[in-house]
Amino acid sequence: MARFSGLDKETGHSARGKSGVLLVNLGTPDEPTAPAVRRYLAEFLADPRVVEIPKLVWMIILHGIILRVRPAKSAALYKEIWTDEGSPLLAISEQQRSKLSEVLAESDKEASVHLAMRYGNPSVASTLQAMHKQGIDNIVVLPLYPQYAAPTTASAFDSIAKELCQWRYIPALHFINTYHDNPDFISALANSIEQDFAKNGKPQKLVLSYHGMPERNLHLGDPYYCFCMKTSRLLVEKLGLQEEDYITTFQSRFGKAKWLQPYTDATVESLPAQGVTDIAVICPAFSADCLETLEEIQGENRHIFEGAGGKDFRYIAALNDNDDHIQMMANLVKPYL
Ligand SMILES: C=CC1=C(C)c2cc3[nH]c(cc4nc(cc5[nH]c(cc1n2)c(C)c5CCC(=O)O)C(CCC(=O)O)=C4C)c(C)c3C=C
Ligand SMILES: [Fe+2]
Ligand SMILES: [Fe+2]
Repeated sequence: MARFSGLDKETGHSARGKSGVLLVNLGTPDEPTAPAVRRYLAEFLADPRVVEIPKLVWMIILHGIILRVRPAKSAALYKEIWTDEGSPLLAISEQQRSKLSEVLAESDKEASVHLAMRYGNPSVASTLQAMHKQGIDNIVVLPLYPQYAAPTTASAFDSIAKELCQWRYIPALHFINTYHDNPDFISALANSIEQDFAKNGKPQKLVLSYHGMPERNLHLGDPYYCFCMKTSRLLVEKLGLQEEDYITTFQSRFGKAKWLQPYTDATVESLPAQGVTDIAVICPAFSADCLETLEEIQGENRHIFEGAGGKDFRYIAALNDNDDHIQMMANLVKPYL
């Protein structure tokens, strides 16, 4: 087998010199069906950045148990959130791509904007190849994970490196690894929360729910937990909230190991007994609404809270294609274009 792909032969030496932005998000199944979810989870959960246990043991558990049981259950949940445009995560990511393209076109920077998903479609490899064919040799990668984490951000990097290591001509590459404390990001979150408070009143407690990860990863050196705590601190400072007005929690636990705590579901369940019956929940680790926000928070956790005696549960949407979110993306990438 040839050491390099034939891609470089297809592009003339002079047809380069363009800049492009590559937005990367996690990915989602192609359809809300068990076979499509199985394909997606097989790729996602086989990634050693996501599940860090010895490969042979994990492959036996993954293929012997998880991929037999979980796809049907997850497909049923995906069906609940599926829209005419498909999976919310992909549809919203495409809106973000298109709006960022417009914002950059109106600025003094010329760059096309491309979207890739780490797992599933559109794949990182096919998107990078399309960019290459368009003569782009300066790429700014913006993984849409505000807080760096190895299972997400580093995995996006791995997939880019895996493709580029087959190329002769490596483009200039700028990788934005985190923006958890970026002032534009904090302002966009604060604006969205203030708008909710202005419309619906200030809740008794604001729950800042982040995607979880095994606690072991924190002890092994993953900065994700600390970055989440910093996002929370900067955000509540900006909002002028007091200690008792908010809580940071971690959701989406997978498997039996201890994950980052406190858990979102146990927290919302415990609040009514403490006299807290009116809460708003926001998920600052998600740049786009997806299964984990729309089904797990807006659906499942609302149910848990109400079942425990809670009265008013509001989910504050992800930043999605909000103007200030897209402007934040433009400000992050512009210095490299
Ligand atoms: C198995 C371990 C997992 C780790 C570690 C993990 C980290 C992590 N994930 C996100 C963002 C998203 N995760 C999403 C779904 C999802 N996540 C896991 C597992 C881990 N995530 C699973 C098994 C699933 C699939 C859904 C299911 O079957 O329950 C999504 C949503 C995808 C969608 O299609 O809508 C996002 C986004 C972050 C930020 C993160 C960081 C620590
Ligand atoms: Fe996840
Ligand atoms: Fe979940």
